[in-house]
Amino acid sequence: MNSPAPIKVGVLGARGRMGSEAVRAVGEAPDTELVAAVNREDSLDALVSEGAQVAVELTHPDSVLDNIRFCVDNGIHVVVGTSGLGTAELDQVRSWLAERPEVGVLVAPNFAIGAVLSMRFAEIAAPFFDSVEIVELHHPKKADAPSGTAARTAQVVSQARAEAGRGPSPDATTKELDGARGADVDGVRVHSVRMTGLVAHQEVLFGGEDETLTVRHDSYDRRSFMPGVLLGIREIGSRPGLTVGLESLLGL
Ligand SMILES: NC(=O)C1=CN([C@@H]2O[C@H](COP(=O)(O)OP(=O)(O)OC[C@H]3O[C@@H](n4cnc5c(N)ncnc54)[C@H](OP(=O)(O)O)[C@@H]3O)[C@@H](O)[C@H]2O)C=CC1
Ligand SMILES: O=C(O)C1=N[C@H](C(=O)O)C[C@H](O)C1
Repeated sequence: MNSPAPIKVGVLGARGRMGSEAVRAVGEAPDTELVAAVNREDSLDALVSEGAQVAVELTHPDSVLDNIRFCVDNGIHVVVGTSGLGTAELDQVRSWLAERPEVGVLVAPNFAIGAVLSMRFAEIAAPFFDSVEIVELHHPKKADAPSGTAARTAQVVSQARAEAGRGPSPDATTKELDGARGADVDGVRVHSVRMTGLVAHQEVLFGGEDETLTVRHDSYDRRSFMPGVLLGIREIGSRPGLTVGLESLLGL
């Protein structure tokens, strides 16, 4: 029996840290074929002319929305890794998809399987502890802070606490230097570290009476994101509309 034709994939941000890794992974997988490697100076039209079925978006928070729109308008499914999409931007993507209901867009704050699991573990733990704070640690070339992963983690933790009837984490601070207590994301304090030698790391710290729990994830190399990128490419064609996070693709 013949195996199905490989999925034709275009990578946006192809020479970037993530993009170059995605180009390699797509080229090596037996069921995907790289048909377009798009850089900043290239036209997105290459995606159309080369017949890309799925685009992988790994550029910059400033360009990601325009690129998604181009793909949706041209009937190309999109796997988005670029961070910086908040509620308003996701609503915008939904409105474009309403015009093209056959197209799928996956926005994955983090492609690493361990990171996705760590977010779920944090969500499970959230109702049981008085205090929660997040520390995310990344390489110093990262453009955005806090990370998309930390923002998403804060969101799910905050929602789980609210559903359990938990109020804010206790905090008596009345005098502080700007930034000393981190950013407030949905009521959760998020601290961003940028440091040479790091790739992508996160700790979610929970505190209860006489105990703490730390949920930590480390990506030591961008190869760690590739199984999630390939899973997204394989699945998005059969998931029209907007999907946020890899959780549902992993059966979580
Ligand atoms: N979801 C996940 O698991 C992960 C997400 N990310 C996210 O992916 C994004 C990219 O990260 P990273 O690879 O480290 O960043 P890089 O800066 O290394 O790569 C981004 C690339 O995109 C290019 N670029 C910028 N604007 C455009 C555009 N309009 N069209 C096409 N290409 C463009 C840049 O070009 P030039 O070289 O000319 O500047 C660069 O090559 C970030 O938002 C990051 O947070 C990163 C890791 C994992
Ligand atoms: O820029 C990065 O490197 C990463 N970005 C994503 C984020 O903002 O969460 C995912 C991962 O943390 C690596």
